Amino acid sequence: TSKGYSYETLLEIANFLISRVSDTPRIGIICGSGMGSYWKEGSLAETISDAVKISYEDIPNFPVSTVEGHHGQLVFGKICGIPVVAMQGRFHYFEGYPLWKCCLPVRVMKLIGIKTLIVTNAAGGLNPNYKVGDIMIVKDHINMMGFSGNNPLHGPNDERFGPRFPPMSKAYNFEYRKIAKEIAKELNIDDIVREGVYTCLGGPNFETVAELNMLKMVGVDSVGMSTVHEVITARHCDLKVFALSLITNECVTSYDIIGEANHEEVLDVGRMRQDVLRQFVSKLVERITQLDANS
Ligand SMILES: Nc1nc2ncn(CCNC(CO)CO)c2c(=O)[nH]1
Repeated sequence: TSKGYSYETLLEIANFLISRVSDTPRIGIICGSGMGSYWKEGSLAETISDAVKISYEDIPNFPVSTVEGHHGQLVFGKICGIPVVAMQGRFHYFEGYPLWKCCLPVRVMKLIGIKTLIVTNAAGGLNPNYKVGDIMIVKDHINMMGFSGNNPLHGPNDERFGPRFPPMSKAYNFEYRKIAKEIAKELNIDDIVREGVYTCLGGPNFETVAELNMLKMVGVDSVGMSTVHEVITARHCDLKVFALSLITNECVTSYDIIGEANHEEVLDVGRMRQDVLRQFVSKLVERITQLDANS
């Protein structure tokens, strides 16, 4: 149903998890490709210290990942001594879950006590200046799926999460994006770090040339199949949000390009960039914690 789970059901899930971990995380991380959603070794989630890992199938009422290789587990632990919870493996609309179910973990992490959500994804680079392997800081999104009314907040609103009509004009926290650019300089990777507009299509097919040319015309810089609905859900319940896209392939915007987008290259680029992503996100966790401690 599009009604989604009740506040009480989500609170039960949160309490189930809180009873199994020691520190309350203040930052939640959704790991996309390259961050451990498709494989474990070397990914960010694997570098979380004092890790307590809870498989999605062991969490009552939690959905389970169906994408091959997606390791569905929550990883509680510390990054630079800061308590975090990472979603290793996310839920996508193309798997057959309604959007509210894809976003259920966001509300559960909110009820666990996070204040900030970091969302990572793999995406196709539509901006012609982007190269495979670039990291795009998400400045804003276009909710293509929402244009048809397909929205995680569809149906009755529960004020305990947030307002009926939440604003979306400041979805991607300005201060966090500023910090991210500073980190890019410190890590000497500012030549591969971009900032742009992301859009989410339902998938599972990749886009046609005509669709990509349309998206390019309306100012889209990267295209994926996630993130937007998770961010809408996060902003609805007043979480501060940072999101980044790992550009895993250049979008095919002309009819005479031979190559086609494929899942294998998405995984390969993820593996290639997992170290720098791990450093980037670890520093981000540290600096966001410092920023929020001083504010
Ligand atoms: N052109 C294009 N390139 C992309 N690279 C990664 N993704 C994100 C989708 N990733 C899927 C399939 O790899 C699995 O989550 C996309 C996409 O949606 N479109």
